Amino acid sequence: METRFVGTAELVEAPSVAVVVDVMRAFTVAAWAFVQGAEKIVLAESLGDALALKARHPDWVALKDGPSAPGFDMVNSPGLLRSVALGGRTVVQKTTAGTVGALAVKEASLVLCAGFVVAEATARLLQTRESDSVTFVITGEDGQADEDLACAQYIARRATEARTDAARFLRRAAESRAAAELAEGVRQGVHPDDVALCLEVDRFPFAMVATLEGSLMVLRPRCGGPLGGLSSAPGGSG
Ligand SMILES: O=C(O)[C@H](CS(=O)(=O)O)OP(=O)(O)O
Ligand SMILES: [Mg+2]
Repeated sequence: METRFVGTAELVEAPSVAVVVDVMRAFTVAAWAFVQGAEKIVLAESLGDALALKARHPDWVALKDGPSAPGFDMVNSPGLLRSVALGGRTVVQKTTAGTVGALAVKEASLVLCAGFVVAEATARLLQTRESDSVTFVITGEDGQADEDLACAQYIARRATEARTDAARFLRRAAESRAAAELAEGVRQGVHPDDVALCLEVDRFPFAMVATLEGSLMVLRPRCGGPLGGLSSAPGGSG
């Protein structure tokens, strides 16, 4: 499997298979939203689009990164989200890095969104797919975010080698600028447990697949098995 690691801005054409990585915090949050019962996550192009979708669907849950803002129901924090019941709800998510990276590859034939919490399931799905080439989109810090790069490298390694020790990849993520900024209160909309929750490797048994549904890019969980026979909806909590 040939792998390349690129920042969102470096994408020139849609790759065939893309793994979009945002450890802190968009796709850790997305995974927790599914565990809390969300049916799907719509990735919004802009804050305005997120609010317009919420206006058309008042039962949807609008989520943004940074501080909370009028019209939004939640912020991009796994620590805050893990106590919110989302049974059957649709979440609309707009963040600075993660959702932008996923939307940048919406024409790819397979788009997986990932963080450490779904690393193993993501690697397994890549193995099942037997892709010749996989593009990892490093969403943070113009493609330089070490927590995202470490996670992407771990998933790539895990997809080709059965035994891969996550420890050194997790250490890099723990020492990243994002982790420091979350811990030091530089970033807003933060719970004290956020960094630890973002570093829980393989916490959840599902991968997350984004597909175009009409004009919307929609993220859904996918559990185990060969690609053709994957089931969705992890269900349950925590
Ligand atoms: O919520 C986050 O951690 C970041 C935004 S910021 O860097 O805190 O402003 O968004 P994400 O897209 O999840 O990296
Ligand atoms: Mg990030």
